[in-house]
This record gives sequence, structure tokens and C-alpha cells, in this order.
Amino acid sequence: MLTVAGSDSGGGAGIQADLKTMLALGTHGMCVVTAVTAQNSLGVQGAWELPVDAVRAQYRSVVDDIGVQAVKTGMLGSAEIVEAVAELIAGTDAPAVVDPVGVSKHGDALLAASALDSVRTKLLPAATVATPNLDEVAQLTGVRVESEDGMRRAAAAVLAYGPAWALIKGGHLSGDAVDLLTDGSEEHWLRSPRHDNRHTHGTGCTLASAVAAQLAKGRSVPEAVAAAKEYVTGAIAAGFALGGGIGPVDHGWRFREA
Ligand SMILES: Nc1ncnc2c1ncn2[C@@H]1O[C@H](COP(=O)(O)OP(=O)(O)O)[C@@H](O)[C@H]1O
Ligand SMILES: Cc1ncc(COP(=O)(O)O)c(N)n1
Repeated sequence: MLTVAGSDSGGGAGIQADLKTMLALGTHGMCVVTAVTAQNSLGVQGAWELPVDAVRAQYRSVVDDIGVQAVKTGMLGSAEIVEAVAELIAGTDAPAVVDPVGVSKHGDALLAASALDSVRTKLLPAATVATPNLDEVAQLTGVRVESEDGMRRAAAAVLAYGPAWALIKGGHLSGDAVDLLTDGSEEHWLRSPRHDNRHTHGTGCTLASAVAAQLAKGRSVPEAVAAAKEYVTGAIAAGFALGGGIGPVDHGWRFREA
């Protein structure tokens, strides 16, 4: 399967998190790099986008020869890249998990403000599943969620842009880590205990990639999301205290348990 995302030099989020997740879930990982970040547990020290032609060329190389069973998108950076990727995934016969990455855990911008409209009107309509966190919901729809009740309103506002499913991540609330998956008719609440662990760098990337890996294996969206939630919860529980700030989750936790 294929990730279209930015590189995280610290190895906890972005392309690196995605490829590790795909391996851990038994799939073949491929990548289209959209941007390179200088990043560690303390924050993002620099970010450089690739030319949009380089993004298109990587995508075509992979899809035209090897083929894909599922696509995941992450950090896209600019409106130009968002629009190119939206067109590419809309023209690919595979489910697409769109993680509308806006800001890093440290508050560093990973998407230009001028790209928000393209995310709303071009990228979200091409998604099989859109996986915003609560900050991204607020940025994209104006809906501010402060409790589980608000997550339904958030999901409706995201679905209005056209993805088949919305997975609203409640990781930034307090209490249990609760996510809501809905297509506007079915509702699935995914709940796990909150791990008192600050090493949560890469949780969103990991969850979205795990959903895509399960879709690639032929699971339905609700089955894929349930399995992905279980995987990310284990990875958070086993998180690494690396660096002086927010460390990464442990993508290999299942291998270590075995
Ligand atoms: N401390 C935690 N303990 C358990 N699960 C968590 C914790 N923090 C986040 N999660 C879960 O991790 C996944 C990613 O959510 P979130 O951290 O909100 O996304 P993002 O990384 O995009 O900000 C969600 O399933 C969320 O419920
Ligand atoms: C290159 C890149 N992509 C995405 C994220 C978001 O990370 P998270 O999964 O913690 O929200 C990041 N920090 N860096």
C-alpha cells in the first residue's frame, strides 16, 4: 500500500511512521514523499516541500507499475500539492484514507493556511475515510469540540465535505481516548483507556496508516478502524522515551510482545 506524506527525520511520524505501521500489519509499504522535515522530539526545526512534479512522478511510478490496494495521505504542505494529490487519488481505484494533517503535536504548521480550502473542496471529497483530530476539525469546519457530545456535530460537518466516512479522533480530550467513526447512518464509538504516556508523537499518522493497511487486506471500513485502534493503542502503551520532548510510539510493539 501507499503513503503520500512528509518525512519526519526523527522517525516517529510522517512517512517513517506509515512505513513501519504497514510492515507491522503485514503489508508492503511504498511512499510518495511530499516534503522533508527536520524534526525531533522537541519540534519541527525546518520543512521543505518537493516540487509538485516530483510528487506526481513518484505516484505514477508506483501506481502504474506496482499497483495499490489502499492509499493514505498525510502532510501535504501547500495548496498545489493538495490539489495534485486529490486528483491522483480520485483517479485511483483503491480506498483512500485522508489524514488532513494541519499542525504537529508541538504546534508547528505542516499545512499552509492557503491550502485549507483545497483540503475542504478537493481532498476530503476524494476520501474513503477522513481522520481529522479535534484541532483539524476546528480548522476545517469551525466546529469546536470539548466533549464526546460535540464529536457527532464534528463528524456531520466533516461528512458535509464529501468523504464516505469520518473518523473523528478524540485523543486531545481528557478521560478515555474515544474516537467516532460514522458514514452518517452507522455510528461506531471506539474507546480505549487513556495511557498516561506523553510519548504520543505519530499517533495520528500511525492510526491512519493502520486503517489503510487493514483496508488493503480487504477488511470493511468499520473492521479496519477497529483493528487499527487496537494497534495504535498498543503502540502508545509501549511508547519510547526518546529525546528530550515528546517521544514516538512503538510501531514494533507486537514483535516485542512475541
Ligand atoms: N494518551 C493516549 N492514550 C490512548 N490513546 C490515545 C492517547 N492519545 C491519543 N490516543 C489515540 O490515538 C489516536 C490518534 O489520535 P490523536 O492523538 O487525537 O491524533 P493526532 O496525532 O492526529 O493528533 C486516536 O485513536 C486517539 O484516541
Ligand atoms: C512529517 C510529519 N507528518 C505528520 C506529522 C503529525 O504527527 P502526528 O501523527 O503526531 O499528528 C508530523 N509531526 N510530521
